[in-house]
Amino acid sequence: SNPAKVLLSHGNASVEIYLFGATVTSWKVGGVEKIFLSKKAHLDGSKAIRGGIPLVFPHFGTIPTSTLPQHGFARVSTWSRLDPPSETETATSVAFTLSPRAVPAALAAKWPHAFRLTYTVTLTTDTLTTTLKVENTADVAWEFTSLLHTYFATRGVAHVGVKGLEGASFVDKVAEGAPRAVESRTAVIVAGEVDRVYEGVDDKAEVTVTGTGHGDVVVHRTNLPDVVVWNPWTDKAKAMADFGDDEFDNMICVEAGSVAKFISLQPGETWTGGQTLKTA
Ligand SMILES: O=P(O)(O)OC[C@H]1O[C@H](O)[C@H](O)[C@@H](O)[C@@H]1O
Repeated sequence: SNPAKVLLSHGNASVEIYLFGATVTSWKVGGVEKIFLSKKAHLDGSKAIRGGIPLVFPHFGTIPTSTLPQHGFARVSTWSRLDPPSETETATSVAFTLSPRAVPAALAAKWPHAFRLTYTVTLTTDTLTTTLKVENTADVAWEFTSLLHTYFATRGVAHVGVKGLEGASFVDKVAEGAPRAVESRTAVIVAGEVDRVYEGVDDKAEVTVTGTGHGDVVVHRTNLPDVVVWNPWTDKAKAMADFGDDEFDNMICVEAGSVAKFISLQPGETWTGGQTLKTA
């Protein structure tokens, strides 16, 4: 067995999680892979894993008040597994933890706050639940944003529709000036570069990824009000060294997060957010 990753299975479902970034890199149900992992992904800890479910913390994208790299350090830190996986009749579960001493020193220095993250991955026969708990272990308040950057596998992204975002307000990061608008379509489709942050989408609204060729997946969110839809399309694909030129056709990112507003945590306080992916 490879100590660098944890494999869980439950019935006919399985999930693979690298300690590097606590990155889920595979979720299979009945032998069907639901998650995209680039053929060019670095799996040796030299770069954030291109694909799977990278964890974004302590901030989404780049922000003026931080010199941390895009999406923060959680996805490029080596996490520790907490206990051995536990299995019940209905689910198999494992948890990982990260605190500042396991963050690369150069990055920890750029965000000098005491914290503890706990990431729990739970597998049932038809669901994958990933939950992040953030604890402020410092004696002063600090703030963060976070997101589960899920890459879904697709066979021809032109067939994909992301449902459940109709009526949601979004920021279009591709359009000049990143204008804000309201989604009018029942399904978001990909026919060019897409990079949109849908903000304040009610937790009760299920987001469904359809037409992937790998079976529909419903995304249930808890405490994650924002949904990012991303496909780099042709030019951005070519510009990414760890992504095949044609792989834009094989993936769509539907990312559940809390990124539109900073979350402030008082000393001793915790915040928990997560998603359940369910085969439809
Ligand atoms: O290349 P990365 O740092 O992994 O970021 C990949 C993408 O993540 C999110 O989806 C952002 O909205 C995109 O703007 C970004 O390009």
